[in-house]
Amino acid sequence: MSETGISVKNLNVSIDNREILKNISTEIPKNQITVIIGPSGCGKSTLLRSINRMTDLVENVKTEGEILINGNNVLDPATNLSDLRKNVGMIAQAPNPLPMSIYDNVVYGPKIHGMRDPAILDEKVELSLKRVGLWDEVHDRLKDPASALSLGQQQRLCLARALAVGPKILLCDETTSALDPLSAKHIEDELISLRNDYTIVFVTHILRQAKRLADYAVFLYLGEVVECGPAHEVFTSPKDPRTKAYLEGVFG
Ligand SMILES: Nc1ncnc2c1ncn2[C@@H]1O[C@H](COP(=O)(O)OP(=O)(O)OP(=O)(O)O)[C@@H](O)[C@H]1O
Repeated sequence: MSETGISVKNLNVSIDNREILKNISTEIPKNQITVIIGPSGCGKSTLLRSINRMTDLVENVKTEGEILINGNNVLDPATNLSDLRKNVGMIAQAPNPLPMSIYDNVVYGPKIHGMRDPAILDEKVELSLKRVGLWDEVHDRLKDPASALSLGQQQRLCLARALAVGPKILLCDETTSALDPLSAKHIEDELISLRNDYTIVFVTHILRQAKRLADYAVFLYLGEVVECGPAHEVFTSPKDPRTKAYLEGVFG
């Protein structure tokens, strides 16, 4: 049994008094890729966004339960959100580079966290861009606006921006869905190359993608965890008839 990266215990989330997540409990393994799958509206993004407390931004949201990272409950009101989001990076659905240069996008987070030494910042930029396979493509135009990059490159830049602050966990919310197939594959390959060093949680409704990426799978249906386990077990011999039906495309 692998080490736990994120432990979700009895998580309930409601918005406007409507139950969105119902008593979710699951152990997300450390330094593996966990995919969260399930039909549209089942609560995948809400679960993901609870992990870095982005759900706090939703009006009339009520959250109960625990999400433990390194033994600390991130849902504790005393949690320092800046520290939490330093440790838990997020890559959104569509690339969202900041309106500044490629270089400044990568150093944005480290600067916020007090890093000022130009030599160290230069090193961060090089390492982060190399980590996402973008260095060779952009090293001679780091001062160009990030908006000049292709969408796929912008998304890799966003991944580099997230990595630059040194997170241990990466949350990916349908991170390739706005990209062409080749750029999507690029991001998938980068995530696979990062999986030994980061706990990655990836929301997708594309089953083929889930199968390509997942070490561990969580199937959500109507706000509940119906089944979770090692990906090969969930995908090849699901225990619950609802998982089986979803995998067979009966509903989606
Ligand atoms: N800010 C919000 N205000 C009101 N309802 C919300 C909000 N965010 C999510 N919901 C509701 O919570 C439920 C779960 O939404 P969520 O986005 O988590 O599902 P999902 O499984 O990620 O869906 P999809 O695959 O379509 O992105 C939906 O019924 C949605 O309408």
